[in-house]
Amino acid sequence: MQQQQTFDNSFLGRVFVLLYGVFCYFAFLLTCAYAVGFIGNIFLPKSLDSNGQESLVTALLIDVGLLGIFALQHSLMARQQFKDWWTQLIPKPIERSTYVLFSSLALILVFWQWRPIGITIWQFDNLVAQIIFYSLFTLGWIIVLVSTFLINHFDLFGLRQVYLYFEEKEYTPLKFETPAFYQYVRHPLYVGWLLAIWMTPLMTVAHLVFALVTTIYILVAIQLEEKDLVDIHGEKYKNYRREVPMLIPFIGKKS
Ligand SMILES: C[S@@+](CC[C@H](N)C(=O)[O-])C[C@H]1O[C@@H](n2cnc3c(N)ncnc32)[C@H](O)[C@@H]1O
Repeated sequence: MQQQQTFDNSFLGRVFVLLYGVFCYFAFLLTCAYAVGFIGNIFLPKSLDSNGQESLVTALLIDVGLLGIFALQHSLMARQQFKDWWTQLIPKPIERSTYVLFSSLALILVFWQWRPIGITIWQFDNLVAQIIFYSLFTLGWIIVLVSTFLINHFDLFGLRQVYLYFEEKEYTPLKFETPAFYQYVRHPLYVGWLLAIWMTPLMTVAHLVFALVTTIYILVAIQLEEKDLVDIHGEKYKNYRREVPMLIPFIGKKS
């Protein structure tokens, strides 16, 4: 029989849980803000398209390894079997916040240890092209942010879970909903990510590696996520999958 970890549910215990959740949330927000600068080559001394210092092979191995660590952490910790095991060790109300915290740590490791390579694949210096690329890059991040609110921003980042625990209320899982963007594609948040990583006026080898590995990761993550969504929502999700394209509105592949 599974033993779920319970917390000290005194007022102080609940305050601690709430503060932990808020800390994890803000750590993730800061990491995301850094990601915008890192991917878009804005403000930061080292970003995806900086010049390389290392040999090409060493840099490629390190960069792919770092992305592998992130992919492993992000997918493994999201699996139900992992959560069932994990919540025997940590209390359930902080499971999502801890996932968010570990995701931030994995991303920080990527930013910290990333080896830029240089070597330009494409570069657009004229103003119109730059405006187009940066507008699509910005649009991508806006789509990511708005999509989190369309699902439930506070549940996605663990704040709802810790708040309900603080209030001594039972957690209720989110309903399956398809508002706004979700009427046109099943994975708008990932569409936003794809725009943010590919829409760059300067594409170097390291950026290309980042974009390719992330794209492959997103395509694999979609399969895992949809399997879970079918398990949870059954026919409702299967019908949705038949009617709404995965990533490209109107013309994209339905399932
Ligand atoms: C990072 S979000 C990405 C959501 C979606 N794949 C996208 O790209 O917009 C992952 C979480 O969203 C949930 N989710 C995905 N589609 C959903 C929907 N239509 N309604 C409610 N939750 C959804 C999944 O169960 C998962 O916990």
